Amino acid sequence: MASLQANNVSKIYNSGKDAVKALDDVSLTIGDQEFVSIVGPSGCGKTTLLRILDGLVEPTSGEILIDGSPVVGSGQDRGMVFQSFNLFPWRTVQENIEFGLEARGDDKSERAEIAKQHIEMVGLEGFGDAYPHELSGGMQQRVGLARALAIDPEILLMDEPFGALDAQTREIMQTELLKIWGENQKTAVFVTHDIDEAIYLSDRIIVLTDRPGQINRIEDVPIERPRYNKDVHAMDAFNELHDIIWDTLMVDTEQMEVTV
Ligand SMILES: Nc1ncnc2c1ncn2[C@@H]1O[C@H](COP(=O)(O)OP(=O)(O)OP(=O)(O)O)[C@@H](O)[C@H]1O
Repeated sequence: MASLQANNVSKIYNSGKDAVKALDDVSLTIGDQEFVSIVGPSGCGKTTLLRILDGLVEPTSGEILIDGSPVVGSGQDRGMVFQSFNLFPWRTVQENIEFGLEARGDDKSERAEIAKQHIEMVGLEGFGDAYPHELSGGMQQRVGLARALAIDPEILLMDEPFGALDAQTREIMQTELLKIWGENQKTAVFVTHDIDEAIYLSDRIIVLTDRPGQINRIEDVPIERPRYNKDVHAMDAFNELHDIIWDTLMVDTEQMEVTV
């Protein structure tokens, strides 16, 4: 079980000359095994929200609950993984994947076995001994995904994991993520700028909007059809969803950086 709840979460950054209000009174619930995407214009606070959910950033006010209990300390202790593609350059693919397993105390043979399975899972057989600089960007992203999944997190948090990929690799990775997800079914929160990607991947989309001086508005858009259905018969439903999300964003934002 792993549900995630944010109650009246606000964040003010005081690091620079001026205080920046990044999040204002955001409340949301993500159910156990739900795959939720968060979309919204640049700067509306998506990354801040994700980092607060993970315990990496302290909210100025409000609270985060996992399965109804307040999060104390880092989310990692609570079965959460924040996916990152920043691989250790001096470690091989296998050693990168083993890193989190080592931290949780798995012995050498367990680590090697789990790493091997996950290298295969993301289609990188034969690359276990390669170093990150020997891999393409897309392959490095696969390693990042394998590293996150190897720990078998209850909740996976992803911040634009496919943002830097070319269209073809992106589509391969989206399909791979859904396949892996179908087999493992854990709770996932996925931040993206890409409405289409959000519709393909998630059970529900949270549209986070932002108007200067006003509170964040949250709009829930459930996806009522099988995920990643590019079938032509689903196109009407797809377009309708796209319009709903687009309209929600348009109402609140004059300038957007949302990829469509
Ligand atoms: N460490 C920080 N110190 C000061 N201000 C910050 C910090 N991190 C984020 N901000 C500000 O908080 C606001 C929200 O930023 P955040 O990165 O959460 O938004 P975002 O929706 O993820 O943006 P993007 O889509 O461009 O990644 C922005 O105005 C940003 O400049």
